[in-house]
Amino acid sequence: MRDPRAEGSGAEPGTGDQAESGTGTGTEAATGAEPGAVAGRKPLVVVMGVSGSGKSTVGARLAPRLGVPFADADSYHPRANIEKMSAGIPLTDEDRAPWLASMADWLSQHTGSGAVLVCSALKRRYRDRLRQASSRLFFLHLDGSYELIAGRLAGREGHFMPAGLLRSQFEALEPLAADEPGAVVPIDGTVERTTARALALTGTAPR
Ligand SMILES: Nc1ncnc2c1ncn2[C@@H]1O[C@H](COP(=O)(O)OP(=O)(O)OP(=O)(O)O)[C@@H](O)[C@H]1O
Ligand SMILES: O=C(O)[C@H](O)[C@@H](O)[C@H](O)[C@H](O)CO
Repeated sequence: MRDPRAEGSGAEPGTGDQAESGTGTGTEAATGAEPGAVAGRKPLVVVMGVSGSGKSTVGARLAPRLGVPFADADSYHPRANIEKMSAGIPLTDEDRAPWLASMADWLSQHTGSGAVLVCSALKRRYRDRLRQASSRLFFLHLDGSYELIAGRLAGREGHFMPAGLLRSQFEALEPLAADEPGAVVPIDGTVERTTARALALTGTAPR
């Protein structure tokens, strides 16, 4: 997990996002020129999914390839949230609300530069909250089976999130709906394969 506060973007808050309109591309759908698109602008991406789906691993590789700032929402959780998860207790909507507000703030400060944010964003209403920062937000859902991810978590060390919370993560997960701009990225391959898939799908993101 990297420190998002060290990513060093010089982007100004809220730059150039007011003229944008919704895109509604749906998963796996390619977008052409969007209304309000700005030539040469970089994508504003949220890498979402359950714990252990590879968000931090893939997001940290995707951001430099896109040439945009990177943040990991894990680093923004209030201490109480970290303590709760560490104790094996799933977060509630109330626990996540201030954290999502912080992440929406971070996104709104990076609408000009584009960015990659790693954030579980498990429920539709959480993504709606993040979309308040920018209508051009594009979600990449790292998608894999419970068995695959549980196996990877069993091999992960030094992380506060207990593997025992994985079931609750899947229970909370609401996949992208057809009207949510984004794409589903299968995670059954290597890290490099997943990153390449994510990069290719980002090519369909609104600008
Ligand atoms: N495509 C992949 N192939 C093989 N292993 C992977 C892949 N992606 C991630 N991993 C491994 O799976 C584990 C979980 O990945 P990672 O920590 O990036 O997930 P995460 O979604 O950020 O989890 P959390 O939300 O709990 O922080 C790590 O040990 C990572 O090295
Ligand atoms: O919404 C949530 O329940 C949390 O964001 C979790 O997903 C964790 O932060 C993350 O997965 C831990 O590693």
